[in-house]
Amino acid sequence: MAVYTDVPETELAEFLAAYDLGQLLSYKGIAEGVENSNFLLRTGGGTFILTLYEKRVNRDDLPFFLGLMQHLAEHGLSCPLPIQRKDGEALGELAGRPAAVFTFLEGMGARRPTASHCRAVGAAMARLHAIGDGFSMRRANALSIDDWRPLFESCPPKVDTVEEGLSNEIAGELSALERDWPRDLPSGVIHADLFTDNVFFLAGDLSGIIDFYFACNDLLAYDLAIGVCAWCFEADGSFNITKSQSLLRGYQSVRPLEPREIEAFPVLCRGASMRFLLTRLYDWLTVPDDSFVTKKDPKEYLRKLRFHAQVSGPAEYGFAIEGDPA
Ligand SMILES: Nc1ncnc2c1ncn2[C@@H]1O[C@H](COP(=O)(O)OP(=O)(O)OP(=O)(O)O)[C@@H](O)[C@H]1O
Ligand SMILES: N[C@@H](CCO)C(=O)O
Repeated sequence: MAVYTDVPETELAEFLAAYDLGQLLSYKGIAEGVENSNFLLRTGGGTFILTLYEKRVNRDDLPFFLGLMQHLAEHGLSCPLPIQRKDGEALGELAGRPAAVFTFLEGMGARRPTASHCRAVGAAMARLHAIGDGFSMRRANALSIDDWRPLFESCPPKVDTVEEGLSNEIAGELSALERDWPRDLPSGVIHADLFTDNVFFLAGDLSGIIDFYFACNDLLAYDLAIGVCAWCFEADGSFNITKSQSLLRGYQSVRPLEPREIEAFPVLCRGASMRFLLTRLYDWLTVPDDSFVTKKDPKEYLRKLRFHAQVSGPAEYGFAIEGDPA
């Protein structure tokens, strides 16, 4: 449930007076999401999303996130556009929280992602990377490879309660990643959390991308590795190479990868799995059970990490070999 902050109607009406959105008609909390409080808002001007930023989002990062969504939307990527107030600002304050209003995107997450969804996601990610190239603000990835070991070390000393031997396994994997990480690949603005709940489809077509609150500057192919981890495994934990091939082809139909990015892909996937294993593990061990935050299973990403650690090379992800039609 992601409504952490109660918003009294009178306060909301006052907040909306700074916008050109007409009169408040109705609003209700949205259950999905973890980080922030979201409301579906109806006014005389239409339907919008109201977001109140909770403490897991750093206030100093908000100009980057809002500026990026504005840049991407204005350059043709379907994503929430922050609505400007009459004074030109997009960020306000409501119920003691930073708050913003966004255009509403039609569609919903794919319940059962198919290869065709994956192809569309790959192409949209490459468009995001291409358009992001013209965005002037920068944000370092707060969950980059350099942050994984400190995050691991900040976990309470009960990691092995999740699975025996997990602590040693993670420590060993971190050493391998720190040794092998390709630091000089093409970089730029990445979404960094393009999971199935953050991509909307309408009548089978990709209708929009949401949730830019992990967006940052990092390796472009690392974003693609996150996408493969999120979209190309089945519920039983098996890797679906057809979906992976589709996602990679979709991406490369817009931005062909360099050979060195393809070469590094297995290690990027190991890193992507480690990133989500660690954030989930940290939450698993620290967030109280009665908290509103829905804890996600760290072991799902442990299994993905093990898969990526044993692949023999990029071909196992379905990268086209020469002569293979795309
Ligand atoms: N612009 C939008 N148009 C339509 N629905 C939206 C929009 N923005 C958010 N939503 C709805 O609100 C939900 C939560 O949004 P979002 O994922 O951004 O929240 P969050 O708290 O940052 O979540 P997360 O925990 O995934 O980071 C989405 O699943 C979607 O249902
Ligand atoms: N996508 C993340 C949650 C944060 O958005 C995960 O599945 O662990």
